[in-house]
Amino acid sequence: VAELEGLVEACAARLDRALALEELEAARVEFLGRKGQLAAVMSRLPGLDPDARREAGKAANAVKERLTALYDARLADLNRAAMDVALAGFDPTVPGYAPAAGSLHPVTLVTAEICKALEELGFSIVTGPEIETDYYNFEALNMPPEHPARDMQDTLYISDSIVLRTHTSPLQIRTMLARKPPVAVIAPGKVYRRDSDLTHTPMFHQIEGLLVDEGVSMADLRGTLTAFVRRIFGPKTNVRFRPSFFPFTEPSAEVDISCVLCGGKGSTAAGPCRVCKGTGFVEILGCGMVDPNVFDAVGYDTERYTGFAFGMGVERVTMLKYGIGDLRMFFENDIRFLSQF
Ligand SMILES: CNC(=O)COc1cccc(Nc2cc(Cl)ccn2)c1
Repeated sequence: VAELEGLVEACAARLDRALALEELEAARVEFLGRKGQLAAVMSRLPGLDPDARREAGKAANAVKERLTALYDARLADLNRAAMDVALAGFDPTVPGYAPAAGSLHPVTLVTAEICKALEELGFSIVTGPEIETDYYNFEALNMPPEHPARDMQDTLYISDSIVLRTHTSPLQIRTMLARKPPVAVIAPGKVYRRDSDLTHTPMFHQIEGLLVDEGVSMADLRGTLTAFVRRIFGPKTNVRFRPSFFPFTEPSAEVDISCVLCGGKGSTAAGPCRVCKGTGFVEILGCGMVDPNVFDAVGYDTERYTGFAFGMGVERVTMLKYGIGDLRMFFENDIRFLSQF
């Protein structure tokens, strides 16, 4: 029993000298390990007479608890000391690092903004295939087989009768074939042209709108598009309708808005406005009253229903809205460009 008490003294002294976790672990093994000093004393118990063995056993267990308690306390001290060192330079009031947030592509943002504005005007979104038959892409849109708009210079043909859609109008045809009037839909999506230069890319985005009902007039077209353009470019935007032509609408018009850069003056301090080339207006979309031939193609009664339709290029609207000078920036994935939106 005296030997056991001596262990407690020796172990306590050894633990106090242990300044690092490794030293502490060595002390634990030395005293409490399987081959440690306490185990050595306990291994001599069987050689004692029963009374002595019982007393020594009780003392040994008490010493084991004592040594373990001393070890646990020392371990807690060393861990706390380590934590104090770690926290010494830590200031919890310093603001954390904001995780790098991504950003949506400007074309995605403007598509969503245009769709939201038109949904608020009563239109709903339709989607469909990007690879189309020439029937849906041309014929049903009043462009019969020999029509110049079909030729190879502008269209990417997959086969004689399969094309990459050159606009999203085919979606409007498909919708009219699937629904009875009234129809009020918008068709956003990628379109493809066999064209590639500084101001044209083979793939770009368009959004088209279509309204078909009884008694739809050109006044409805003007009112709807004026309201739409002012939601995108601001309430003070001047809107101008100019006569134009599309095979699928009659009459047709193009809509100009007062120039986003010079506000319509046509010039800036630096001279003639480079955006509107001094005209004070920029073209934003094309539109018109749906040609009856198109309604014939989808089986709508042209005596009962009239409608208007419109279409715009999303990259063009985006470049005007954000003052982007080069179409190619949309496709270069330069993070310095993209992270501004
Ligand atoms: C970029 N797009 C433009 O400059 C002009 O787009 C336009 C103009 C006028 C009409 C349409 N779409 C259309 C669709 C059907 Cl189903 C019937 C008649 N028209 C698209």
